[in-house]
Amino acid sequence: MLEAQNLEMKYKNKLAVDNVNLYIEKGESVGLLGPNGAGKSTTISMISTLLPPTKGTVKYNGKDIFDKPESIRPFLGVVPQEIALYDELSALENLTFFGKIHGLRGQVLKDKIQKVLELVELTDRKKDAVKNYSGGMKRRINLAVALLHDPEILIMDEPTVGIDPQSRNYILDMVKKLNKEKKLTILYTSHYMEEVEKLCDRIYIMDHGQIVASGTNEELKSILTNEETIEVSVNVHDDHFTECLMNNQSINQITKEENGYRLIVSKSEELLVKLFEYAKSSNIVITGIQIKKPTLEDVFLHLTGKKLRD
Ligand SMILES: Nc1ncnc2c1ncn2[C@@H]1O[C@H](COP(=O)(O)OP(=O)(O)OP(=O)(O)O)[C@@H](O)[C@H]1O
Repeated sequence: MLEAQNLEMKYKNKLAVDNVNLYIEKGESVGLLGPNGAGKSTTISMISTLLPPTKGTVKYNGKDIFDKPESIRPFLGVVPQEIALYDELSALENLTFFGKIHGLRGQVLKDKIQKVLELVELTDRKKDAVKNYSGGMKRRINLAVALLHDPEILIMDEPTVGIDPQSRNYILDMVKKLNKEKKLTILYTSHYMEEVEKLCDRIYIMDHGQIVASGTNEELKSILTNEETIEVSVNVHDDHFTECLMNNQSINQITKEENGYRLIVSKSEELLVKLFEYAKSSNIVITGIQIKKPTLEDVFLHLTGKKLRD
């Protein structure tokens, strides 16, 4: 349905997007995951026809989207990262305004507005000025605007940034429902691992402008099949203990946590014994050890050497 090939965006000397290849099939829910500055928004802007790439192509159903962008836009529903609403106007007035931009008029426009307001469950607040809405409600209207013209694909740029967990779950559930029940194709951008894990059939992991891995949740985790995560709690952080960890060949990643260390290790029978030996020689006490299955966060750490929220 949508395919980006060798996509590149260069701002002066900064390569914000570097040879990105991705595709989205009809009905799929695809996640684009990466830390701040990874190049997600820039990629989304190119895919949404808003920013011509410095290299590469984006095709929608086989057609280059930059040949006639205006003929592609009706199929795309774009939810920008910044809330794009008129604060002084009501939800109804905002939706009427944006509906007209899409060429909707009269009863058709009224029906569509009613439909999207019901979908985001804000019908009873439709006459209130947007400035009186909570952050979560504004995000829901932002989403309603993108759905007004019945797009084939919904492209969302971090739609849950800055809202409370309850509103966040509400939006996630709504997007999941749109995908599963209404078969709407989704491209969802986030730096929250849990969101893409919950929502997406397939995930692209992006860092420094490049796609560093892609696949289903399970496929990505299988990158770490020979590894496991060990969380070691200690009574106190200690330089000698850290040094011992760093010198152990079976330990591939070390992250200092509040109460200890999170280790990604090659599976090894002897390692646990070693950890207690290191603690003894460092005069510290291991207060807890937990061995965990790898998470998507661990995959990211493994691939990029840093935590997703850094
Ligand atoms: N208009 C611009 N001019 C110059 N550099 C830019 C511009 N827009 C983005 N960048 C840079 O390109 C890189 C990628 O930015 P982008 O906004 O696409 O990342 P992102 O993954 O969406 O991050 P965020 O979640 O913070 O928006 C960053 O280093 C950013 O500073």
